[in-house]
Amino acid sequence: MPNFLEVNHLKVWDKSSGEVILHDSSFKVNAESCLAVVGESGSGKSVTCRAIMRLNKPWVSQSGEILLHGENLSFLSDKEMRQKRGKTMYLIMQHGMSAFDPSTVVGVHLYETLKQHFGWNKHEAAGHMSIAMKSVMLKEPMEIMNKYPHQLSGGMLQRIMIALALVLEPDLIIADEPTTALDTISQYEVLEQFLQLRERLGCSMIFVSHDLGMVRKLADEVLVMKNGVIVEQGSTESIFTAAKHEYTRYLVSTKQTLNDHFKSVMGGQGVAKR
Ligand SMILES: Nc1ncnc2c1ncn2[C@@H]1O[C@H](COP(=O)(O)OP(=O)(O)OP(=O)(O)O)[C@@H](O)[C@H]1O
Repeated sequence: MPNFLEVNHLKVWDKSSGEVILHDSSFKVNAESCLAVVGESGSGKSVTCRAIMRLNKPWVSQSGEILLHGENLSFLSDKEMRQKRGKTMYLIMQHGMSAFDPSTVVGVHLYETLKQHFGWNKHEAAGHMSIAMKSVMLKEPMEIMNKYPHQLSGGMLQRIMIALALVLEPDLIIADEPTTALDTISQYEVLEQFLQLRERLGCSMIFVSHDLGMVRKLADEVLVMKNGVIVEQGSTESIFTAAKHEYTRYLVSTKQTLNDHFKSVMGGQGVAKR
């Protein structure tokens, strides 16, 4: 399958302190495939996601090539990048709350986004959103769209983001720990929605997660990061069964130990594997 996204020699640094955050990252995401990014806190997973979207803070600089469908995003103006975000590249963050303006009801954000990308009026946007929201098990969509973000749970906000993705049909979805802030039941439900999202849109995906059980279920390939450096990339199967790097083996064995412990506590019921 052709490469859909190609990142070459991505370097990211803090201009004010001179600290290098990502040293020299190169990786690829195939068309219609999901790349999971794993690694300990502070290893640079979020900065990588934001660099692709060009959403890092103004004092953070980046160099290198980011090719999407062969188009080098580094050459695009800020205005052109804004047009790419949402419809072509779609970011789902850890806290659903951060995607929405706290001072308006969530419908306003949804209508504005859909107006920007499709030119739809409020009525058209509400119609499309209602169908998508029902499909991700959000009942009473019109009622939900009239609520402020703080009146909705984290799981509901993430599902609204997934529903919006279903309407926008982006080519690339970047999900940065989309389930970390949720309780266990909601994590499972949102993961199910991600699986369906992939199936329905056939899009490419970058999925950042601490949860290796989820990664194993969702991803085709896994990229392992440590201290701003990619230490290993391979198929999900090879990472879990035949990791080359010591750090990857450490991550996988820690997960196995936790799973075994969980199994004993739950009386034999471990975390489901693919
Ligand atoms: N806006 C910023 N300005 C300067 N440095 C930053 C900025 N954002 C992140 N960093 C630094 O970059 C490094 C990587 O951070 P990043 O948030 O990408 O890690 P992460 O792997 O996503 O961690 P976590 O799993 O905890 O979210 C950290 O040392 C962090 O302090």
